[in-house]
Amino acid sequence: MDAPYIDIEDVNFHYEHTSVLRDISLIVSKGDFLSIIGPNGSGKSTLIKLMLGLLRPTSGSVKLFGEPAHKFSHREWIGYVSQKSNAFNTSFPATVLEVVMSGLAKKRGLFRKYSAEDRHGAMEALKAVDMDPYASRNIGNLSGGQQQRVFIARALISHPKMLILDEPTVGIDRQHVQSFYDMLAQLNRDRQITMVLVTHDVDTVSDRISHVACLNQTIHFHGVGKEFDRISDNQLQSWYGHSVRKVHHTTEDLS
Ligand SMILES: Nc1ncnc2c1ncn2[C@@H]1O[C@H](COP(=O)(O)OP(=O)(O)OP(=O)(O)O)[C@@H](O)[C@H]1O
Repeated sequence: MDAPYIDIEDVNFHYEHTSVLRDISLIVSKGDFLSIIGPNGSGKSTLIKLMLGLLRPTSGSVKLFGEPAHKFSHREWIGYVSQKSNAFNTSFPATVLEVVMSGLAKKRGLFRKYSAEDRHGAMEALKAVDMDPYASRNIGNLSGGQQQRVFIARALISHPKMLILDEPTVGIDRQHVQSFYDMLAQLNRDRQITMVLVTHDVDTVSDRISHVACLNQTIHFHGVGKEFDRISDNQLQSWYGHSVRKVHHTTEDLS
């Protein structure tokens, strides 16, 4: 049997003397589509850094595909799309296709010329996120949501097994959030890409995800989407310390 893609066991994490995460245990298995939701300052970015092996836990263990995360040797298996990816202004001098091909730089070196095969791979990745008609456009002229799709294509070009997305719906209009989730669900289903996304916005949780984890220093809830639906707004409020209201985005929203 495959090792879990992410296996976090009894993790505690402190910055200096400040405890940020406590008693975290979380498993992400092949094929999951997990959304980790938590308010600002709840430890989401810290948890992502632990998952990527960029930070080491104060206690407990973090494994990626069965290997200790900080020693993990198959970086290309994981595509990471950071929160600040979609922040290009209109004067940034790169086309969408160039941005996607830059995802190969890690593997091939920054100054190598791109081949016809690289261009083909980039077009395929753009097709997967429905952005191929924009290939020759300047990245800075796209909307936040379109830029976010391009950055997902940039991660897809190296054929990852798992995508980790930090606040992917920031900068996307509310009415486009569901089609964005549909696109992620399609990658999850058709390309078998395991998805982990982190968001502060309970409103953007979609019926497309398979699992939800509620984080605020510790994990208050981890379960399948249907169980999350049954959690009351009052319960969420007690975990997050402020008013929370779940708004569900379903495919019916589009009709
Ligand atoms: N390098 C650091 N040194 C000390 N404290 C830090 C450091 N990075 C983050 N923190 C603190 O750790 C806590 C969790 O921060 P983190 O960035 O992980 O939360 P977050 O949920 O991602 O927040 P946001 O949604 O605002 O980005 C915060 O109180 C933050 O101030």
